[in-house]
Amino acid sequence: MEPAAKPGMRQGTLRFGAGAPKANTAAKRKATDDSTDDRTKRKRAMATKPKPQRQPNRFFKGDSPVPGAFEPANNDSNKLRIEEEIGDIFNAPPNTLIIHACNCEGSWGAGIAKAFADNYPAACDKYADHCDEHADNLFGHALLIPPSKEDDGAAIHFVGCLFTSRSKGRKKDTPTRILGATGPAMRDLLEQVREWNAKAADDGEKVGEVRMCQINSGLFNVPWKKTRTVLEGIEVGEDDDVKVVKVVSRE
Ligand SMILES: Nc1ncnc2c1ncn2[C@@H]1O[C@H](COP(=O)(O)OP(=O)(O)OC[C@H]2O[C@H](OP(=O)(O)O)[C@H](O)[C@@H]2O)[C@@H](O)[C@H]1O
Repeated sequence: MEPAAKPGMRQGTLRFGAGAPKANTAAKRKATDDSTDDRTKRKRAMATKPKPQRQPNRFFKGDSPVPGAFEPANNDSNKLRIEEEIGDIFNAPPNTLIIHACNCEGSWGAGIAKAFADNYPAACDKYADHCDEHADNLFGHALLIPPSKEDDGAAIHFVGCLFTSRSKGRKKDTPTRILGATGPAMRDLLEQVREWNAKAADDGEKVGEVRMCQINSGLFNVPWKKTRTVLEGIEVGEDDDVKVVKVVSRE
């Protein structure tokens, strides 16, 4: 008599392994077998086909993944392009615009903001004064701070402040609100760059290269990928001087 089926096993299910009947493979093999001639022809064709070139791995630098390398490049020419690289964001040519995310309270007290305060003390004062004056109207806006003679000891750099959160620390805005403010703030900064460059007496006074850290991704606690997606959605037109932003991260 057939043993009772185990729970979960359907009646009549064939079990493979010990005791299971063997499939008639000889018949199958005969049906699918190629002639020796066909196999030889195929082998010859494969041997003459050029092998694809091995591409260098753009996802890793040494043992570390390159930030953002897994995301597809933004090839839409009407949108802002983000290029990621590793290095020292402050070691930049004269007239580089260096952008970071700020609170609206006038404090550059921690994270990369602290490094901005150390490198560009005059810019830090301008940012704090601007916050004092316009505190309630900064969220989702930006401030372009031109190079200052007092900061020239460091380098002739513009500083771009994106007001992506009203407050900081535990009172910082939610990631959704921060992301919501990031697009308009960046758009506002691009506008300010355009106006500045239009008024500049000569090319030596214009904004040159544009750099940014992985804004919002540290103390503001927003995953970089989400901010990058917002930035890559920003439309840029003929009038815009800035079409590419280099995002520079530390090793
Ligand atoms: N020295 C350095 N060199 C290069 N890259 C550095 C660096 N230090 C950190 N980074 C990276 O720079 C990215 C942004 O990370 P952050 O935490 O700085 O900024 P966030 O945009 O999330 O938040 C803004 C609020 O943080 C501040 O501090 P306070 O609120 O003022 O106290 C502000 O004022 C705002 O309020 C992350 O990829 C960090 O790895």
